[in-house]
Amino acid sequence: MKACVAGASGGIGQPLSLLLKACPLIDELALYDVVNTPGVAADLSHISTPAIVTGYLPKDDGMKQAFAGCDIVVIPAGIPRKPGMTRDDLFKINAGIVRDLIKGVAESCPKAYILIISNPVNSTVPIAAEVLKQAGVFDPKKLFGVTTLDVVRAETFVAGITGEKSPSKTTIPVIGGHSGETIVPLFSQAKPSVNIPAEKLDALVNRVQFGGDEVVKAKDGAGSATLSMAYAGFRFAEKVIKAAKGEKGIVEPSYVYLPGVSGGDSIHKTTGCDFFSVPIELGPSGAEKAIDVVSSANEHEKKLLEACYSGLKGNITKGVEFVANGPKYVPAPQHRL
Ligand SMILES: NC(=O)C1=CN([C@@H]2O[C@H](COP(=O)(O)OP(=O)(O)OC[C@H]3O[C@@H](n4cnc5c(N)ncnc54)[C@H](O)[C@@H]3O)[C@@H](O)[C@H]2O)C=CC1
Ligand SMILES: O=C([O-])CC(=O)C(=O)O
Repeated sequence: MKACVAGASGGIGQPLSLLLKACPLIDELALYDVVNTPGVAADLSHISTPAIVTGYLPKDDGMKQAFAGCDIVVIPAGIPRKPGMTRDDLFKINAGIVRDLIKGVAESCPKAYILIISNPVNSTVPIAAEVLKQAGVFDPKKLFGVTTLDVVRAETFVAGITGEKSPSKTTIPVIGGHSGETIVPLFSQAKPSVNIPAEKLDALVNRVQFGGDEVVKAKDGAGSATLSMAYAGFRFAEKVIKAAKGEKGIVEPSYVYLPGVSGGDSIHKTTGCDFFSVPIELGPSGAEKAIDVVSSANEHEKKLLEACYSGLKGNITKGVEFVANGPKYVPAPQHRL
């Protein structure tokens, strides 16, 4: 199992790479970034776990070498928010970064599971899908927008109300997209069920939807969530890897291309959104089944979902148009599959 982190020298990239290095399921860990990867790789390589760590920079075809033969690529490359910015404000810079990294994936490891962390996730995942389509290698079951931090926050904030001592033991579907009102936690479908006093529900939903802003504000210009994101990114990557190795019954929400995943069509019909985060059953082929938790949402959650759909559709269209209006990507002959 070869994993690559693209954006490995950053605030998320470094702790995420540490967690991947500590994971015994990984044999090779390639670190790619435009700066500092030789140092980060040298540092991690002294840890006495099986994974062989290598670091690459853009020079000497570094991206190609980092991605070659990868089974899983995790992408936290790009700029983070500062106070006063929305995730969509990051589009201008991060859209091009993700597009170019995905071109590299299409050429060097088109069969890899691709996990996108770079914001705005609502748009960067559609960008990735369009680039992969142009290259003729799009497998919707293997492209994931990482929304696990929203799930992790929901688990944590609910435990703050219920007093649950092991927050991650409660499964809470958080669906939709990954920004503000497009994030919709479905507390009515928590397992085991949770009792949230009515007067606390709105504040709880709002805290999950705007948890990212809480961190951006507290960091006061020094970036956004990095450590909790590394934890969440690793949690999702580890589940994808375990499912790839044949473990059954693994389910975690992720932002996927609904029409391309089994069970996604009916959710697509209800939501009208091509990309949407729902609980996904993972398996060796990737996203094996999208689980419909939308139609069983309660009335309060349905109102939240209405607000989610319109914002999310705009974000998706923006990503798709970015690739459609950009230079058409023609893969080199040797990479046409
Ligand atoms: N999906 C989610 O839940 C979350 C997403 N994020 C997003 O993750 C991204 C990264 O955040 P941080 O790690 O805090 O930022 P950072 O600025 O600390 O790190 C980003 C890294 O990307 C690298 N980079 C820039 N262009 C690159 C390229 N073309 N190829 C390879 N690497 C490149 C930079 O050199 C830097 O090391 C941001 O867009 C942020 O908004 C952050 C938290 C949660
Ligand atoms: O808020 C941000 O910009 C980073 C992020 O996506 C999160 O923490 O959920």
